[in-house]
Parts: sequence; C-alpha cells; structure tokens
Amino acid sequence: MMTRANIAIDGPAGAGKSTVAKKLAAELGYTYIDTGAMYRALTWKVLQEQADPENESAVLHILQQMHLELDMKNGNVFVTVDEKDVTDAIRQQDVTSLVSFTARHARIRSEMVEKQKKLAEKGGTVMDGRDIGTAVLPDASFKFFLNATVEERAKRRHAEQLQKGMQSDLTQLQTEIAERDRIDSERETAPLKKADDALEVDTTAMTIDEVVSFLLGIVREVKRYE
Ligand SMILES: Nc1ncnc2c1ncn2[C@@H]1O[C@H](COP(=O)(O)OP(=O)(O)OP(=O)(O)O)[C@@H](O)[C@H]1O
Ligand SMILES: Nc1ccn([C@@H]2O[C@H](COP(=O)(O)O)[C@@H](O)[C@H]2O)c(=O)n1
Repeated sequence: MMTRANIAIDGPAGAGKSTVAKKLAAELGYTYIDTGAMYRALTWKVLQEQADPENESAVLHILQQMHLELDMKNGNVFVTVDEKDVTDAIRQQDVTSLVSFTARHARIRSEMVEKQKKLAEKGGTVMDGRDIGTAVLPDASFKFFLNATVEERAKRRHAEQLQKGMQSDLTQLQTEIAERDRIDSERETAPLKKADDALEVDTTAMTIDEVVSFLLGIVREVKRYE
C-alpha cells in the first residue's frame, strides 16, 4: 500500500508550482498546501492595517493576532483572514508587489515555517513555495524545483490575466516577475533556492499535463519499490 509522503515543490514566480501541485495532490488523494497564499494573506492584512511591511515587529504582531485559514473547495484554494474571504484580494497587484517584503523577515518566516510544518505533520501533502525543500520539509520524500525561462513565465501569466478579462502588459509582467525573484533569492533567511537533493524540472517547453505526468511517474515508481 502507498504510504502518505510529503512532496515539496519550489521554484520561481509563475513556474507552474501551484497548478502542478494541485493536480498532483488530486491524483494522489493528498492535501495541497499553498504557502504563497499564507504570505499573501499576511501582506493583505498588513495593507489593511496600514502597517509598514519593512517593520518586522509590526508585521509579526499582525501575524500573531490574525486568524488565517486555507480550504480546498472544488479544486480551488479559498483563503480567509479573520473570517473574511480574501481569496481574490490576495492575488491583486497591491499584495503581489509587497509580498516579498513582508516575507523577507526572519521572525515572520520562523512563525510561518512552524505553521507549515504542522500542516504537513501527518504526511499526505503536496506543499508549494520557495523554501519547502530547504526549510519547511527538509525530509520530504520528494522534492521538485520547477523552473522555466522568465520570458515563458511572463507569457503564461499574461495569457492567464487576459483570459480572466484583466488588463495585462507583458513587458511589465516580466519585469515584476524578475524583480520578485531577485528579492526572494537575495533575502538572508531561507532564500528561493533549489534544495541540493531536489530534482529541477525545466518546464519551458512542457505542457501542464506533461509536467504532472512526469512528477507523478517519479512518485509512483519510487513508491512501488518501497
Ligand atoms: N507547463 C505549463 N505550460 C503552460 N502554462 C503553464 C504551465 N504551467 C503553468 N502554466 C500556467 O502558468 C500560470 C502560472 O502558473 P502558476 O500560478 O501555477 O505558477 P506558480 O509557480 O504557482 O506562480 P506563483 O509563484 O507566482 O504563485 C498559470 O496560468 C498556469 O495555468
Ligand atoms: N514558501 C514561500 C512561499 C511564498 N513566499 C513569498 O510569497 C510570495 C508570493 O508567493 P506566490 O507563490 O503566491 O507567488 C513569493 O514571491 C515570496 O516572496 C515565500 O517567501 N516563501
């Protein structure tokens, strides 16, 4: 019988982590945990409180006071903060452009990592983010680092926004994505980085289904021999 592993998926912005993690979790009957949504929800609350994202103590106080919940319904992640549905609000531009600043602080990351470890303690999770393989689940049974060129990642996000009827500027998106990756990679605590024992998958020329089948193949093959 398949034991319930934890699967870590990391990578830069727009590499397809959440899309692939969600599908992989559905195939395996595992729980999908979107850690980016947790940092986004905190950033939303920081904006609501008109606090300074650079002020670590102020941000920490907000994190310790707020009640954050992630739920999966019909294959989608729903996020509530203090019982308010912020699922759409946390994807807006104001949150996206500030999230890497709130996520930079060591004490914020330490609290978040504790929460994320707890969510995965029973196994059977697919968790995506930037530090899952390196800091949150260093003992995960499977670690994948999804990547794609910044041009391709911007193109994918551009297509998604147009499809949702949103305004989108491809050049601006590419600049924003590259800048977010830079801040995430240069922070001192648990920067965006491939874990030494993670498998890097360049998805630039792969479809979503090809990526999912590739990862699923590895998980099923390894589990067959356990
Ligand atoms: N292999 C792929 N081929 C084409 N489009 C893809 C592929 N993977 C993901 N996408 C699309 O790219 C967009 C970004 O994917 P997704 O939101 O999963 O990325 P992410 O890594 O979770 O991003 P972020 O870290 O910014 O939240 C989505 O519109 C998704 O449908
Ligand atoms: N494990 C993580 C996950 C996310 N972050 C920060 O949150 C930002 C938003 O993440 P998305 O996946 O929703 O785009 C991301 O740019 C990081 O700043 C993180 O630090 N660690």
